[in-house]
Amino acid sequence: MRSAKDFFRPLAVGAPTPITEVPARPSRVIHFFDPSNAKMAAKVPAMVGTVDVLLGNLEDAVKADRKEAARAGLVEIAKATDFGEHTQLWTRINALDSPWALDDLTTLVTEIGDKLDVVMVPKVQGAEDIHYVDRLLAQLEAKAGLTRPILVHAILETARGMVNVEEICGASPRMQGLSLGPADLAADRRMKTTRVGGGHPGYLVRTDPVDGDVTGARATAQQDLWHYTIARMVDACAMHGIYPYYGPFGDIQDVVACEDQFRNAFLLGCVGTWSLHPVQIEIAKRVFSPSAEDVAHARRVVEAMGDGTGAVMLDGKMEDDASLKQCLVIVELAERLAQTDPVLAELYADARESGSPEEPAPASASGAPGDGDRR
Ligand SMILES: CC(C)(COP(=O)(O)OP(=O)(O)OC[C@H]1O[C@@H](n2cnc3c(N)ncnc32)[C@H](O)[C@@H]1OP(=O)(O)O)[C@@H](O)C(=O)NCCC(=O)NCCSC(=O)C[C@H](O)C(=O)O
Ligand SMILES: [Mg+2]
Repeated sequence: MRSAKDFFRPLAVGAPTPITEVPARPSRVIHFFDPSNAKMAAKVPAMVGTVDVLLGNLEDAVKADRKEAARAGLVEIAKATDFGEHTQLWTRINALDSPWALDDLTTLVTEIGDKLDVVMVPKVQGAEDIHYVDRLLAQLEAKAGLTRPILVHAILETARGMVNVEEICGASPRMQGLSLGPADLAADRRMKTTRVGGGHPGYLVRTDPVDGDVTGARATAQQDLWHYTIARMVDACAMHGIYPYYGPFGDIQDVVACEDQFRNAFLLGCVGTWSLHPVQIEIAKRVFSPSAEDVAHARRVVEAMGDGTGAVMLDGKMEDDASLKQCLVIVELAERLAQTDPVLAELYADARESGSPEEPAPASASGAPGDGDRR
């Protein structure tokens, strides 16, 4: 067992000191590209600044006989590209039990470790996988003379990984976040789907029969197959101070359902998602940035709540300490995004709520807005 103090000591002599807080950098869209695909690779430099994260994918979707080419391609792209201040470079390495993972980590950290922000590890089963990557990264960082630690992102795509989700999140100070891997997870769970993420028309609830007529027309509503998984992931991440992400939506043409799936994840607490094709980039950015109207409303609540205690009435609704905290999540996210995205900065600066806002009125004696510190 490691002591709490050991947790923040480097795992190799000469490795950078582990971080205590995961940097809150915008990561609404993690854009996947195959570095061995010349057409895709050629588009990467022009995508800098248009996505929060560019991810060189080495795992699934890269053919087995292109693995070395993909690794070499990523090294070449990273060396040749200036990613600027606002676009991070991530990679998804091959699975730890594959013939490529060791060379992926060794090559990438020693060759381009100074440019690499996060390593995404697929098919993570438990804390032991993170401990292995943690130590190896420390050794390689020391060898490469890196001064900042590379962070680790785990993909949840096995039932065992799901069961161990809390220990995975807390396995290392390098843990940056989690993504859902719906296709692999569905297969591992023996779910009866054949899609990469998204819903299924057969997964539904139906209204009760009228007058016992079970054959009569009854409304149905499709349910979200991923609700439990995402909610569980969000809780585990929140508990450990790291970030949850949706993952892939494989029906590239169905931009409407893609947006719905992304929005469900956003509303449940995820901070971003993957884009597999350029058409998904704008969807992800739009969904994972709060709307101007929500920002305007959140600001009104913050303003109305004064010192942050008590209760007030605003537009016929009760606002109190707890609704204030929700509004602060929105306001703080908007402020963070505005720092890196000039379009959002302008949008949020001019943000107004639709309708005619009323003046807040105290709902109780203790709820009068005051001038004290906001909680
Ligand atoms: C899905 C694709 C195979 C589609 O590719 P393509 O048929 O070439 O699409 P288009 O003709 O519409 O492409 C138009 C142009 O855009 C370029 N393009 C396409 N995708 C990308 C991209 N991701 N980044 C940059 N540029 C891209 C094409 O080259 C075309 O260019 P041009 O001809 O010059 O106009 C393809 O999009 C793709 O392979 N995407 C990535 C797929 C991927 O990464 N999959 C792995 C992640 S999902 C997963 O692993 C499952 C998960 O782990 C789980 O378990 O759930
Ligand atoms: Mg997968």
